Amino acid sequence: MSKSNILFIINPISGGKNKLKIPALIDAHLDRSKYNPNFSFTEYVGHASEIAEEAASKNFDIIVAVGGDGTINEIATKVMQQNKILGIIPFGSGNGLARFLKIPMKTVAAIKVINNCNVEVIDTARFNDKCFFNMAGMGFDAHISSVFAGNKSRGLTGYLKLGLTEVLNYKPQVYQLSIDGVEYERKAFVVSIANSSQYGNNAHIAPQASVVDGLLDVCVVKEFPMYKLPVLAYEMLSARTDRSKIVEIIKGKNIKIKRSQDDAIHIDGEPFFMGKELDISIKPLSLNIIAPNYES
Ligand SMILES: Nc1ncnc2c1ncn2[C@@H]1O[C@H](COP(=O)(O)OP(=O)(O)OP(=O)(O)O)[C@@H](O)[C@H]1O
Repeated sequence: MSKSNILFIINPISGGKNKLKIPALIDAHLDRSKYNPNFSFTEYVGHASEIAEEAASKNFDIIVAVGGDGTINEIATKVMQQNKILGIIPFGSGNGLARFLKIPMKTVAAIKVINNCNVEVIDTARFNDKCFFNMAGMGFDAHISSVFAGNKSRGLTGYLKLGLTEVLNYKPQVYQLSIDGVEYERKAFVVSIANSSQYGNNAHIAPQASVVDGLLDVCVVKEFPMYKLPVLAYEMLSARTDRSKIVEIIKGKNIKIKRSQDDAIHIDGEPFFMGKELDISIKPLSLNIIAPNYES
């Protein structure tokens, strides 16, 4: 059997962890009878996308994102366009998609998953002109990811500190939602569009979401008094928001959202600024990805 050319694209800043020793660790544990490995470190925002585009259009069969959901987003967009295969070694702050797919958080165990090379095909989604793979949205979570992007301290603690400071000042917005042609008006603290069930760190906003069902879960976090924040946190961490009084979840394929002003959105946790009208849709079974056989 011929060996596959595999490229590991390493984001040196994701998750706030040093990754200088990662190529040596991968070298030590990767199955050399299956793979010819190469390594690249990203140097700026958007660099992973450039490296992945070049590699996917050439002779690389598998491109592995060594980072979090933002790094995965840049790489998976190009992997999908060229119908290649994505791998993940989780090294983010939240690792939402990796956790959902049951890819181990420990690096050596994640390399073993790559050695097993079980390829699943999963849904992806479009958000106006961008792709997303795990979660996108607007409201407080988009606001927080735009503030977090300008913040030097990454990792979970940095996220929590910022969240607590910002949450007290954030005002809910009114959204007009059209989900597969049915209209809703909702005043919401957050509107999240979920492909997988979680933001990361096992915070499940859409416990019933699946990446193979051809559907997105629109999660509306309604206005709630701040003393109920621990209730919402408990519901997310115990994957019970589908029974919550604070969260409403509506499944659909084609989602149009209107809001009163141009504002922040986030795509897989990375902040962008978009207009009042947002158009989101599912692309069923469109990305090849190495993952444990998580259904069994
Ligand atoms: N060398 C670099 N310097 C600065 N930013 C970079 C560099 N390489 C990549 N980036 C950017 O880092 C951002 C964060 O990456 P990523 O989302 O993978 O990590 P994270 O936010 O810590 O994890 P998660 O999304 O799982 O919470 C991405 O927007 C990516 O474009």
